[in-house]
Amino acid sequence: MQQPERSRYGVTLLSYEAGVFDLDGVVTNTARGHCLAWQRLFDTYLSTLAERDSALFQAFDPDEDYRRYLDGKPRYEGVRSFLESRHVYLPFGKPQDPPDQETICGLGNRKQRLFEKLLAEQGVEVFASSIAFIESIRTAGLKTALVSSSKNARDILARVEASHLFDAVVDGIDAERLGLHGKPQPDIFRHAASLLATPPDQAFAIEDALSGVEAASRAGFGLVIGVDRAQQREDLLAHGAHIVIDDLAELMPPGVVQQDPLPEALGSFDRLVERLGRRLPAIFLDYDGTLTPIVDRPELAMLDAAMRATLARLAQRCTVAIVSGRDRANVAELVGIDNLIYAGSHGFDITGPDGLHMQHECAAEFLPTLDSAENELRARLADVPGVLVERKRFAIATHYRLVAERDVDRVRAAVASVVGEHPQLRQTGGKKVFELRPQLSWDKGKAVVWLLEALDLADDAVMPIYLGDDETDEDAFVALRERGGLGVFVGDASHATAASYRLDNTDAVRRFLGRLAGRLEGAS
Ligand SMILES: O=P(O)(O)OC[C@H]1O[C@H](O[C@H]2O[C@H](CO)[C@@H](O)[C@H](O)[C@H]2O)[C@H](O)[C@@H](O)[C@@H]1O
Repeated sequence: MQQPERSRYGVTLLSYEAGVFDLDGVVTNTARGHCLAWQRLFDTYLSTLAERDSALFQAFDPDEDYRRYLDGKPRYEGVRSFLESRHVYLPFGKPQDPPDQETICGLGNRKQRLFEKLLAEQGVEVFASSIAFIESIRTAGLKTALVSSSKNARDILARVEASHLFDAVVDGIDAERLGLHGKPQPDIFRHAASLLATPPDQAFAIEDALSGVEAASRAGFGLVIGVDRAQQREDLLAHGAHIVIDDLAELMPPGVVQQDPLPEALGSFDRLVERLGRRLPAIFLDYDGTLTPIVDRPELAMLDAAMRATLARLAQRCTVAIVSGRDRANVAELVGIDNLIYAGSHGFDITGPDGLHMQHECAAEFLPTLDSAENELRARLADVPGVLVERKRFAIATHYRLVAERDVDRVRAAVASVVGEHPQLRQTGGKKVFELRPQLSWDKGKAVVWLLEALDLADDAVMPIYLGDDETDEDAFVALRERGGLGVFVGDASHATAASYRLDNTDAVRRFLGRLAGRLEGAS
């Protein structure tokens, strides 16, 4: 299968197999009508409530309230999430509830009436640039699907005579029938990809809603393009968009598009906290390059006192785990805080408070192979000045940071030859390092997911956040993205990454963790 070509800064659209499009706000300008209908509904309802309870009336905000609580979400879910933001809790009721019933469904049905009235009065406007773009990628041979939380989607497509532009449609009616969760859950995007017989990572998605880019990102789409119709560029990026455009005309003719820089996590701290909401964070931290600057030799990477104090402070309020490529005992000693979780050898070896202990069930079988590979490497590299062979329990790092440029190929060749002779091992990369690890489907991402489940943190009350700087941390970013967690890349993120935010360096990491600790202290 052809892999979408991702150059360092650009992505070639036509190398994807398919494009999946949201309707309201992407293909048609109906988001405005939805917003107006919600505004009419809630202003009337909230003023009735204010009168009834002799409370202050606070009008519906068509910008903030719409984009945060309603845009892209299924009808009843939107009612629930907006009312909850105003501390109004209504019974769900039944979808058949009449529009004057004071239930979630009743209010949702009232909004539908208002929306239909607006459609009848104002008609539906299409974005001509979107239609032109969809036509052009279909001509180029890509498959297309439409996804929408709206139960009006098929009707609207028919009204604007655009049904023929899509090989598949998944709308709010399908979602209800098939029991698919609404955005920001990934279900309807995954279903659309399966109807197109295309793996999500071979497709791009185009969405204008925060819940929508998050859903596409969690579904694992190869490229998520946010359309900024509401001045929310940073928010779209933070919710999982790789690229943000103002209009699909910018994609014409379909070719290479530039990736946006990730939002900086300290600068976007308030937004990030808003996304956290009432959830408790669970913090996962890589060591080298994240908690300590990269230095010439592994043994010189010492944690400074300020970072140690920040970690200890944070660990008083939430789960903190160090997930490192280093040997577990070594990284635990370097960090030196008792009540943390330590995952070493890229997650093969884990310990933590209250007797938490896990060694990958098959890892021990690889010890003789690792011993033999280590001996081989040491023998072959004995005469290469500057090379360092670092043995961890379940991995071997061959460092070439101090090796002269002219000798690096010798190191590369020696590692390649040793891994060739030990097919039970696989080679991974990193910062000036070649690593050999057991040939098992296990990595930092799987270790983090294992930890979330083992610690009973795999639920909606917890938001996992992973900070890392290197190739092996991408596995964790991907795993968390699929679970609605957050990845924060440390360093210069000018390459494709599954993280949603970035921090410049370890100093910024310390300040970020400190602010998080401060917020949790304030919340208690
Ligand atoms: O997952 P991590 O905690 O980031 O560990 C990844 C590797 O980090 C170490 O090597 C890196 O940091 C060294 C010290 O700054 C640097 O000299 C080296 O070039 C980097 O690759 C560690 O020594 C390895 O075992 C880890 O796998």
